[in-house]
Amino acid sequence: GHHWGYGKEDGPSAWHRQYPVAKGNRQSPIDIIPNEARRDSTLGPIFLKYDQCRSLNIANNGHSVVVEFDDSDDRSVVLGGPLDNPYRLKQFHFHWGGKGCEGSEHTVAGVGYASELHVVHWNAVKYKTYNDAAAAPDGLAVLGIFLELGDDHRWLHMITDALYMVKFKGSATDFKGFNPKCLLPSSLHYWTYLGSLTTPPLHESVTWIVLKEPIVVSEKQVSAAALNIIHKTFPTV
Ligand SMILES: NS(=O)(=O)c1ccc(C(=O)NCc2cccc(F)c2F)cc1
Ligand SMILES: [Zn+2]
Repeated sequence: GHHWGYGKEDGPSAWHRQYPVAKGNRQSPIDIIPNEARRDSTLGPIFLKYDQCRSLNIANNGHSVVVEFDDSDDRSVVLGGPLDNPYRLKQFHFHWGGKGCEGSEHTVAGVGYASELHVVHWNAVKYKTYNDAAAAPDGLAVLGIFLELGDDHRWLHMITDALYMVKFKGSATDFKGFNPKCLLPSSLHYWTYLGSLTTPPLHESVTWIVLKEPIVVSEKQVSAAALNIIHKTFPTV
């Protein structure tokens, strides 16, 4: 149909037809090559102020599972690093692979990960609404966290257990009291670059902050999630 997806006809290689910015000069994701990354001594550490965060719901938008937050004030923000001011926490979501295939969007020296978590924040200092910020060059800051396979992640089950409640595209359910701090690795060392949304409308509005240290999740946790999402919302590819 006219909507975008990940199939042969409506997937990333076709997005440029409806979203010409796909051929822009700051499109994400990219392959991060650590040996070519420049150390910028003017960049300090990032700070994540999530203690007062208020998660609202978990939803299946047909492309991913999203956990949304109350962003009506500056209760939860990311600041520091490359950012000139605090960016307000809006939502987080995952990019799962299909059965057994790597789902991460960014790669590191050509190597993909099982999945990738994106924590999305917007510049409420400069822009009145998320919509405005999402279309502005300094509007969004997205924290990218790689998921690699190993032991069970002790908190990810809270997400994967809720997936059966949002099996179908367009479904949502209450999801209160979840703090994304529990999904962070021990180190906040990062790569950063100016890029874009990785899905349509592909706006070139994202300051990417990709953490170097992945979190560890089990095959069971990823495959349950991926299977659920792929099986229930994507047309058979
Ligand atoms: N994968 S990612 O982290 O790069 C990413 C983050 C957010 C969005 C998003 O908000 N889309 C819907 C949306 C809603 C309002 C205004 C928008 F421009 C818009 F894209 C898309 C991709
Ligand atoms: Zn994403």
